[in-house]
Amino acid sequence: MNCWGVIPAAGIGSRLGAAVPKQYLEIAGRTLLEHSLRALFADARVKGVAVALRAGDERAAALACLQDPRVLRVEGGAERADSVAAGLAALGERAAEDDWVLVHDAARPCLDAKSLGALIDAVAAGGSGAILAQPVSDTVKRSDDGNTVAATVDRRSLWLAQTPQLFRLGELTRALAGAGAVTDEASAMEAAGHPVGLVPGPRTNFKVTTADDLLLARCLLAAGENS
Ligand SMILES: Nc1ccn([C@@H]2O[C@H](COP(=O)(O)OP(=O)(O)OP(=O)(O)O)[C@@H](O)[C@H]2O)c(=O)n1
Ligand SMILES: C[C@](O)(CO)[C@H](O)COP(=O)(O)O
Repeated sequence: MNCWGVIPAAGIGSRLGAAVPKQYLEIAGRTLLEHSLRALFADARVKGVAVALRAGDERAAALACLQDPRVLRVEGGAERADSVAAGLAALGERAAEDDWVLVHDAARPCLDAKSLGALIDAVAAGGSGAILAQPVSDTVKRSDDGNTVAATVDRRSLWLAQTPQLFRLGELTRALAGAGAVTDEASAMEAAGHPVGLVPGPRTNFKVTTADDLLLARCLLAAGENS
């Protein structure tokens, strides 16, 4: 099963607050963006990746990894979903409507080949789209005021969505077009009535959102633990 990829990399990393957008922060000699791109290409079934970048982003021009002929650079949008939609549109020039597309955050640099392979294998076997997700293992509390516990939530049915999220190009394009504001591709596919499979992803496939996450990513990537 051949796959394509879309990497939304047009954010500004405001919650991390670094001097540059977080996808350009370097760990072990590579940017987070390059780590995420290499993670997708680690599976030979990934034939090409569209990377959505901020308009006028001059940092990207300096990245050798984006010169790879398998990489398409496209202008991202105001929201993550807009950037994903732009990446899907760019892939339309190379990919067929029924081809499979992995959408993977540039901010998830620790994706390991085993987890990516498990996701692709599961979709190849099952025929419907799926996402990597982490089953919740901590006790979950709900708070209505941000200071006190309002309730304890039954965690047995809760999963933390990760990326990659793997869906057919045409179906995902149409689902996103009709979805409004969504924070992940699966939400759009669910709203469009498509089944979304869950493939367990490791805690190490976390998103680098805050400074704490960056510290953890440095520990993992510097130690070469994400292969
Ligand atoms: N308009 C946007 C916003 C986000 N992203 C990308 O979507 C991924 C996940 O989003 P997030 O972690 O929220 O990144 P930022 O939006 O950069 O972070 P923040 O919300 O803290 O500003 C990141 O790789 C980010 O670059 C994007 O391509 N286009
Ligand atoms: C797509 C995602 O990484 C799945 O958990 C998450 O929804 C991205 O959220 P963000 O606020 O755009 O980082």
